[in-house]
Amino acid sequence: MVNKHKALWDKCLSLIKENVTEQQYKTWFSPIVFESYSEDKSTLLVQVPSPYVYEYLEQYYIGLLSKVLTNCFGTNVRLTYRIVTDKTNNLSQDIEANAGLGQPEVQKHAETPVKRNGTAAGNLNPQLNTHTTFNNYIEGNSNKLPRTVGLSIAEHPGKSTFNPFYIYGPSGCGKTHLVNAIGVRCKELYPQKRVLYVSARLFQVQFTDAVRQNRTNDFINFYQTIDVLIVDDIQEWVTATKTLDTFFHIFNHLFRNGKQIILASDRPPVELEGMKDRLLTRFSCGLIAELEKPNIQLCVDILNTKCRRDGLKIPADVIGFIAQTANGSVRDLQGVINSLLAYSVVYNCNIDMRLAERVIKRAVKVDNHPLTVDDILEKVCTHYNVTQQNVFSRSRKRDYVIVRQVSMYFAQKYTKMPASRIGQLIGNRDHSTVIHSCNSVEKRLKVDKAFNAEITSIENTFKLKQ
Ligand SMILES: Nc1ncnc2c1ncn2[C@@H]1O[C@H](COP(=O)(O)OP(=O)(O)OP(=O)(O)O)[C@@H](O)[C@H]1O
Repeated sequence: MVNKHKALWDKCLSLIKENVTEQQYKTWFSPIVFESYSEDKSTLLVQVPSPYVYEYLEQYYIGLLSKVLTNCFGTNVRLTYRIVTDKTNNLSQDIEANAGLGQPEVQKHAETPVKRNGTAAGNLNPQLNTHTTFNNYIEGNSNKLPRTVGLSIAEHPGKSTFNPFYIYGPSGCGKTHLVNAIGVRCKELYPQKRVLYVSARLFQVQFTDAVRQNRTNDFINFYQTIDVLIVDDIQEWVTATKTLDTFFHIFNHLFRNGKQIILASDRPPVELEGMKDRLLTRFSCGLIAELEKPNIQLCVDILNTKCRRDGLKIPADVIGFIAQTANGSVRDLQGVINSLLAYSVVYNCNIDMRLAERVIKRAVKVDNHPLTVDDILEKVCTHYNVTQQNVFSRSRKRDYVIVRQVSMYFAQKYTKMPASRIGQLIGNRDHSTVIHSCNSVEKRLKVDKAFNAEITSIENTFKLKQ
């Protein structure tokens, strides 16, 4: 049966091919993937690779699609797009096509923004990825606070002072995973709650669409029925004034009614240039938490977990090397592991340091800028788990002294700055302190094996910067 429907879809494609240019076909129709056809509902489900493709098809090709689908599947055919909203996490959203496909009334965005029957949770697909949960969200120093807060929100949505919960951090550090995990846990604990994850981009597409169809009120009403609203990547709205104004109304309504709002962004609210103050102050009235780049230990833990889960055997030194060089992006870490696997299978070789070095150069963005004292301080502090304030302080605590000395040693080795300048940048010390520090480190390197290994391991983190 699947084959029969797939053949009908292929026929649609060949009809479309005859009606558009080769380039148009390649861009807009080749990426569409046939998913299924339901005889009961006369509904064809196709996957499109992004909200943008969906929007474009709807805007420019709905007439053509309508004609060829009717021709091949019959007059009652309905079309639903499965829109991939997040490739990494395998997230998608099903949206019914616009008018012209035989249905008596336009019923677009069936799952989200417009007409709905009642507000029971059962009617709503939360658009959550059930694979990214708290269980596989590894905890480390860099995410301890957001993770703990996230758990508490999931247990008491809308009830805590963490409303809204605004989480920000660099790309690939786990924001989407965390906000999704909150939604999943919340749904497990409170199945009756209407939880919804939506990317800012999709929200905007839906809104634009609703405006075009004179359905803005439906759109707002729909979002005002949500109990836990999770919006990802809200930095995408900085120039979308109308979307922001609408979100402002939705936000106020939800907030006033004790509903939970969770927002994720790549920057803190103050850096959302172009957003009006009235929104920024609202974003800031709950909890703003930074998700920092994972430190090396967390990267090692994530890699080990991935290896255990996927049954991979990767030597500890290779894991350590990947963790140190992947620039703190978990996505990069996973990419390196996948590339390593592919290489080892294709070339039938073991995964070792040589292979890791080769793969990493291709997989991770190589930074060709020369090392700065700031870079060095950051790496050394991360390695020893102390803050830069500790290093700059006057404290003679042994742990801080070591970090200061090692930083000065590296600064002299890699930056070619005069000792006086290095001293200035590392806690305002004079040049004799720098010279003394470098001598102490060099002396110790000659006699202390463990210290030697430590220095090499920190140097590995600079490798890609040379
Ligand atoms: N602490 C963690 N434990 C396990 N996996 C993690 C952790 N942090 C991130 N990941 C994984 O890393 C990948 C990237 O994470 P995610 O997509 O959540 O990042 P992001 O911060 O939302 O990135 P972007 O801003 O680019 O969208 C995902 O596969 C996620 O599951």
